[in-house]
Amino acid sequence: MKAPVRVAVTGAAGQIGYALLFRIAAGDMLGPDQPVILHMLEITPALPTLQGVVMELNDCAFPLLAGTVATDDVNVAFKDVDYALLVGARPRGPGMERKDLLEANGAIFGPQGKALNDHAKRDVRVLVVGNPANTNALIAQQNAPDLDPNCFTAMVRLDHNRALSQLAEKTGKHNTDIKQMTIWGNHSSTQYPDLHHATVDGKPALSLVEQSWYESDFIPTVQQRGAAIIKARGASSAASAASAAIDHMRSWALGTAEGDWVSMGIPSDGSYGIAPGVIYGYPVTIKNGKYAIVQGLEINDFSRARMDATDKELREERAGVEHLFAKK
Ligand SMILES: NC(=O)c1ccc[n+]([C@@H]2O[C@H](COP(=O)([O-])OP(=O)(O)OC[C@H]3O[C@@H](n4cnc5c(N)ncnc54)[C@H](O)[C@@H]3O)[C@@H](O)[C@H]2O)c1
Ligand SMILES: O=C(O)C[C@H](O)C(=O)O
Repeated sequence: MKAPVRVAVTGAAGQIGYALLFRIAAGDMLGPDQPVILHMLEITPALPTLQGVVMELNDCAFPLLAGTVATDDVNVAFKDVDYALLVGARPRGPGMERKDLLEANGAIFGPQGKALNDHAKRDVRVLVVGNPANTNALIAQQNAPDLDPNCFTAMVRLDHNRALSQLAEKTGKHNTDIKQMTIWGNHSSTQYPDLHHATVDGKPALSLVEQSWYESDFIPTVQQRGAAIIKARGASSAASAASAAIDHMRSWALGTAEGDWVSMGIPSDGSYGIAPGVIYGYPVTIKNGKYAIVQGLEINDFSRARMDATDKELREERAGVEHLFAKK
């Protein structure tokens, strides 16, 4: 058996937290031979609820759960952590503009970035789930000057999985028959789910579906899926979001399959003409815990316009939060 690793989850008493913690403790994220110590962060009023979650975690008697830490102190929560899943965020309230949401979340992700900087393992892998995820990840990264900027990622894996599911249903195949799906850009309605490189059973996806379905059905359905879930459930996606977070971290820790890739929101290095620095959804392969952008994909005019639109939104979001970055 390996030595335990420390996994922090913020917003641990929330909806996603409840769907996430038990699967991490069961070994779904890091494998059946990797014990974990769960570090759970909540705001003070939610600590009693979090205690209930800890009681349930203990009652599962998970063989891989090697300890728990439940706290409202961010410095305790991130002490020596190997993985951090930043889920807790301020939800958008009535009448709140996107700008207000970014500002409110700056107050959360700035201090959390600093606490990771001061207390986490130097090779900590950070996944931001709380919305607006890409720009929250940027705020955290920009408050952690001593950590490698590439430690900070944002979740577009739920969008990736939604795209797999839509294409599988349309082609009558299973999602495991689909390879090389790509989500470019922001986890928002400007994201670009790209089928130009995807294959189904080894055949080009776009040779199997009508262009009109791709443009007018597939792309908007994937872009708007979060809103559709909120409408149907009266609450935002939780189990599927938790599952995607598990997938993101498992791929990062254990690698991608030969001949396939996954989508991750990562700091742009300027690849594909995207503004350097923004946290942008890219197709990546992962080996030995390091992700690399898939290079050399052909980008036609249709894709270019969509990739640039979501880049523009991310640059605008960045401009709105730059005052929250630590002084260099
Ligand atoms: N990236 C994605 O694909 C994706 C998908 C679904 C949901 N989300 C986002 O994930 C976030 C969480 O969703 P949820 O359904 O679990 O919400 P929720 O409201 O059920 O839970 C959020 C929890 O975070 C806690 N919290 C708030 N501020 C905190 C702080 N500073 N430190 C620690 N904990 C804090 C709250 O007390 C609450 O328990 C939301 O922002 C949601 O929009 C993202
Ligand atoms: O869309 C939302 O606001 C919730 C979440 O980000 C989702 O994609 O389900």
